[in-house]
Amino acid sequence: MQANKLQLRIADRLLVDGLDWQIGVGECWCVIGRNGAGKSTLLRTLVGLRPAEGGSIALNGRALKDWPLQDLARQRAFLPQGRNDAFAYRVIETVLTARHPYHESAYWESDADYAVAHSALQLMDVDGLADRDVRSLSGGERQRVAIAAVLAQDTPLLLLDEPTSALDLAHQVSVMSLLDKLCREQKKSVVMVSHDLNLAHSVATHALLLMGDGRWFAGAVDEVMQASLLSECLGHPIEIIKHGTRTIYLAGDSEHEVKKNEYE
Ligand SMILES: Nc1ncnc2c1ncn2[C@@H]1O[C@H](COP(=O)(O)OP(=O)(O)OP(=O)(O)O)[C@@H](O)[C@H]1O
Repeated sequence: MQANKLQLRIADRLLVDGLDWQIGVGECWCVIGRNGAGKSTLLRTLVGLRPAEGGSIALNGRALKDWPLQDLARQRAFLPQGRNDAFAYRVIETVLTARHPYHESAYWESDADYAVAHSALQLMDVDGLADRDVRSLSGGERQRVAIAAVLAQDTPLLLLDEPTSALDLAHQVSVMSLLDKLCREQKKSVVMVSHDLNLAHSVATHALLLMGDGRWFAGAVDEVMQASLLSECLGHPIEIIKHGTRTIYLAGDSEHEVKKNEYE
C-alpha cells in the first residue's frame, strides 16, 4: 500500500500533511502518537472508510477508490478500535462473516470456511468459546475473537487499531509474536496502532510517528523510535535503556515535560 501526499483533516485541524508512505511486503508498521493525533483516522482512511482530504492511496498500484469492494476485502482486513454487539451472534458466526469476500455465488459457508474460522479461533486461544453469544464475552475475549475474524479474512494486509487493548500480558505477547510470524513467514504486511512502545518495538520493523500538527516521521524502528522524537511526539520525556539485545522505553520524569498537548 502506498500513500502519496496524503492529507487528513477533521474540522479545522490538520492531522496529517503530505504523507508519502509505502508499506512493503512483510513489513510491520507501528503507528504512534498522542490521543487525538489522528491514528484511527489514518487507518480508517487507508481502509477506505472515509475519504482523504488530499493526496491519494494506492494498493498494488491501483487507486483505492478503483477497487471493487469484494476484491478489496480479499486484500486488506481491518480491526477497528471499539465494538458494539447489538445482536446475539455466536462467536463462530462473527468469525465466519470474515469469509464472505470468498463466497462467489454460494450462500452457505463451506466446511473449508469453518476450518479457517476454527483455526483462527484456536490461534487466538478462544476456540472453546465458539458457541457462546458474543455479548457474554469479557472485553479481552471479545478482542481476541475480533482478531480471529481479521485472521480468518486471510488478507495480505492487516490494519489493526490497538490490537492488544484489553488483553492480559500473556495474550499481548502471543498476539505480537503471531504478527511477527505472519510478517516473517507468510510475508503479510501489518499496520498497527499501539500506545505500548515496548510491545511495538518487540515486533515492528518500521514506525510512523504522527505529531498531531500534520508533521510525521516514517522509517525503520531504530531510526524513528528515538528518545527525542518520541518525547516530542508523545508530549512526555521518553528514556531508552539498552538491556542486552533488548531496547526498553521508559516514561521519564514529568518535571521535564517536553511540550504540552496543544490540541486537547
Ligand atoms: N466525527 C468527528 N467529529 C469531530 N471530531 C472528530 C471526529 N472524528 C474524529 N475527530 C477528532 O479527530 C481527532 C483525531 O481522532 P483519532 O480518533 O484519529 O485520534 P487517535 O490518534 O486515534 O486517538 P486515540 O489515541 O485517542 O485513539 C480527535 O481530536 C478527534 O476528537
